[in-house]
Amino acid sequence: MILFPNAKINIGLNITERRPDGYHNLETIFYPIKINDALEVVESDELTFTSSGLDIPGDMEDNLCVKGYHLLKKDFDLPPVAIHLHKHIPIGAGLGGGSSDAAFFIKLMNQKFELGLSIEQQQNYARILGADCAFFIENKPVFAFEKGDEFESIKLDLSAYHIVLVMPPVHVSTGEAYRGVQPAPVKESLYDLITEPVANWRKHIKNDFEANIFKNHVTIRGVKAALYEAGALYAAMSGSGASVFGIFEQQPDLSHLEADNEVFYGV
Ligand SMILES: C[C@](O)(CO)[C@H](O)COP(=O)(O)OP(=O)(O)OC[C@H]1O[C@@H](n2ccc(N)nc2=O)[C@H](O)[C@@H]1O
Ligand SMILES: Nc1ncnc2c1ncn2[C@@H]1O[C@H](COP(=O)(O)OP(=O)(O)OP(=O)(O)O)[C@@H](O)[C@H]1O
Repeated sequence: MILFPNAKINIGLNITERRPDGYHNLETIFYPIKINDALEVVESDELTFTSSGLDIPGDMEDNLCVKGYHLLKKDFDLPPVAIHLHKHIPIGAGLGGGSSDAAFFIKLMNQKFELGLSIEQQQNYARILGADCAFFIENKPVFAFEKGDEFESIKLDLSAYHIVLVMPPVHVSTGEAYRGVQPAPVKESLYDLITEPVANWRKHIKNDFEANIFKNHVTIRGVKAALYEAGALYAAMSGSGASVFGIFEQQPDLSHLEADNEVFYGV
């Protein structure tokens, strides 16, 4: 069986509070985008993990799909499987690629071995693997809160726009990004702000990681500025970076960015 885990972008990200467990409470909008990995699972004599495409840091046991297998194996009598992941979603990009692979692995195993897990049960397994993972179980635009793993569904359809994703040659660690932010309560919730027209978002919707990350990585700030210069209605870093997305009315000409960055049009 093969599934195609997709990436997400964060439209706005407010870090509101440091939690006693070391994590942070936040609010964000998760929006699925069309950049995909390919995840294949077949029955096998032993548990194996292979990958192609982009190099994934760490060894087999570090991979979130393998962690997902061990997690499910605790509760279900699963046979060994061979997992193959073709990696296309940029890594360390704030696109949730690893989290998506983990969530799609749970969905795939649930279907393939008829585990009978409800959406909520799958989300509970996903939450154990990472804060971003649970979103990818339903994979629909949501307002997310707490650690980013509790959701309120929203109506948000950007299909009439042209979304471009730019990946600069910079890696940002999620832990580093969180350490650079001073949490603060929000004045106006993203849940309300997101209902405004896209052209108004620039005035009100921000990503709290940007200030500190832009200080340390001017390249990322430059990409955001370039997207606005090219006519973006809204542009922002996704999650903890380093990728930056722009929402345009029409496909822009970003050929001047293509030499130094990877540019994905129409995601
Ligand atoms: C930046 C975001 O992508 C926004 O969607 C997520 O908050 C990150 O989610 P993720 O990569 O799935 O995060 P995890 O793998 O669970 O955590 C990585 C590290 O990020 C920090 N972390 C993550 C989520 C959160 N709500 N508060 C945190 O402080 C913690 O230091 C944690 O050790
Ligand atoms: N299937 C996977 N694909 C990519 N990275 C993985 C995977 N499994 C585990 N990892 C580990 O997770 C780290 C970050 O992965 P990921 O691509 O999800 O980061 P990200 O884009 O910054 O995501 P997020 O938005 O969740 O912060 C990698 O450095 C890698 O060691």
